Amino acid sequence: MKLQLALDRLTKEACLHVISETKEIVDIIEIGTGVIKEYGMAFVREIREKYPDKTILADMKTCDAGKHEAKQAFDAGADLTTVMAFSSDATIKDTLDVAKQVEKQIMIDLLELSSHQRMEELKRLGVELVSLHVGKDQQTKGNHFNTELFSFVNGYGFKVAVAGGIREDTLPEVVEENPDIIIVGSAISKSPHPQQTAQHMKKIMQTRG
Ligand SMILES: O=C([C@H](O)CO)[C@H](O)[C@H](O)COP(=O)(O)O
Repeated sequence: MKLQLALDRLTKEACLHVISETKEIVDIIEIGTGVIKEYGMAFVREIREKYPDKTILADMKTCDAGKHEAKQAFDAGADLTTVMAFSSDATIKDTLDVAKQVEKQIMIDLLELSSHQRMEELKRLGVELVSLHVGKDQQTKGNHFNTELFSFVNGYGFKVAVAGGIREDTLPEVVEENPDIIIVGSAISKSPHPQQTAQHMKKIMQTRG
């Protein structure tokens, strides 16, 4: 089980600070969508240069022009990039093809998806990794990631990442379900002590192995 640190709605300086505090603890550094929109692919390149050995995810949230955007992310040094599940089959397929060529990975973001038919299509298209994700705007309505959501992905054989306002107090029940990746943003990046928070969360995750 891996811990992915999501860097969202932060300045470049704040991102660099949180990374320097948590780099030994987190398994994957996610450059968030808003951060990429603010600073561009140059920032993904900068993080790759500063941390050559870390796994980096560019949260591109691609929904069209898949080939181009996947290349952009991988050329900048990302190991993984995200693509929205509702995108056309052509977009999903193109991004999977690009990833295969360069031996990198696509994470399909299931944000707002409720169709099992689409899940079956994603499987047929060759998707391997999905993220069960409750978005920021849903979170403001009181909806956070909860373990009932796992039933949506059960039975397809996908690797599963989970995201959406996961905190230290809600982490233990998420860990019980043994997802492949737990994505944590604000709970670490907005913590007064990001290192201690990340350390505590990692320790909870290690109870499951
Ligand atoms: O992907 C995310 C969101 O859509 C904003 O771009 C976040 O990275 C993800 O939700 C994790 O962050 P938290 O919800 O703050 O834990």
